[in-house]
Amino acid sequence: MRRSKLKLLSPAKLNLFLNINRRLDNGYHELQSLFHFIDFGDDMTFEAYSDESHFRTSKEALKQTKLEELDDWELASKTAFNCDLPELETNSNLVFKAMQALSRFLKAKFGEDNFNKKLLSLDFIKISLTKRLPMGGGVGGGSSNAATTLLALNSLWKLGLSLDELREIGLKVGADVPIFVFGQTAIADGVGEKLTSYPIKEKWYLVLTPNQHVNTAELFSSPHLPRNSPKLPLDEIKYRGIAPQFKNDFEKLVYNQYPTVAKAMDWLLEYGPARMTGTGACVYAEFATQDEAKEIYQQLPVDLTGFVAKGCNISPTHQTLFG
Ligand SMILES: C[C@](O)(CO)[C@H](O)COP(=O)(O)OP(=O)(O)OC[C@H]1O[C@@H](n2ccc(N)nc2=O)[C@H](O)[C@@H]1O
Ligand SMILES: Nc1ncnc2c1ncn2[C@@H]1O[C@H](COP(=O)(O)OP(=O)(O)OP(=O)(O)O)[C@@H](O)[C@H]1O
Repeated sequence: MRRSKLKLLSPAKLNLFLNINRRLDNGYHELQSLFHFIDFGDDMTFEAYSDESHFRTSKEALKQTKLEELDDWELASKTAFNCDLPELETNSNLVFKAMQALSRFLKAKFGEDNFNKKLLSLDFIKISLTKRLPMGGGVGGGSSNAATTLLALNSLWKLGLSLDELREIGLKVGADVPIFVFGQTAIADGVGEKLTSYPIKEKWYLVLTPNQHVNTAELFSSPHLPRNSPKLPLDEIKYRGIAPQFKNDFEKLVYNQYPTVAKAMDWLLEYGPARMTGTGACVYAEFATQDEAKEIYQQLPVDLTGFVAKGCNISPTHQTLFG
């Protein structure tokens, strides 16, 4: 019997600036970045059932794929996962990594015995993911899916975890997951986990999506990456829109390395300032109104793709879950 259903937009993020401050001993980088959400993303639905009769659980499916050893996948035995892209139906999907990290956290917090008892009482959840966000595009799709999964399961399973605890779990999955759990426009510090709310004037964005997968880890290890941008004092950051002082330290490198990204950027620059998000490949321009953004979008040549979306100070996932 179905008990409840949550339909959530798992949104994209844009980095409105991104400064790399230094390389840490563990290989990660300390950065400072302004994260903003847009109302465009993947669709995720979570349906809770009182019995498992209608589906094969994710854990059974994962066993069949024989990909890795299945430590700490207990929560996957309570879910079924499907995605419109079959290549994402594996245990390297960040949705599964989120469930694995959640299992670990719950066991540590409540103890194995209590966790195992709790597990028996949980509803079965059918998770469906429809991908719309480009992968390796710098809009954080996988991280967003992981965060949406944590938020939805916490709600449907009534786990009672705080947003701070979910951020901590998210950080184990990826540096960009905490911002999606936090759900507010924010300036990030550390490796992306120290977040300070920073609401801005909501605008419209034309985002171009070059058909190019950019490998984040590879770029972070490039010898040509600038790594010593000074940290901006928080009270001196006055973001009003794309401007030279709000740069992205990856932009020049990616522009030079990927002609498809350079082409999209050059096209946008014909109309005004433009910026790259994350490690690319997506680039964007800001507009005061939807009409202005659409007018430029309609002039896109056939070999460029993109979309128009509205900036949001509260992530669409949070808007649905918390009103
Ligand atoms: C560049 C950004 O997209 C900005 O939003 C993020 O910082 C990247 O976040 P992400 O994709 O969630 O990154 P992760 O999956 O945690 O890490 C991928 C790889 O990027 C590098 N990495 C990531 C984040 C960070 N602050 N320093 C790093 O050096 C590490 O080599 C890591 O192995
Ligand atoms: N749920 C998921 N959705 C998309 N990609 C996923 C997912 N889970 C794992 N991945 C893997 O992560 C890779 C990067 O995808 P993602 O969409 O997160 O990139 P991104 O937008 O560049 O992220 P970031 O901005 O955090 O660097 C994909 O190529 C895919 O192999």
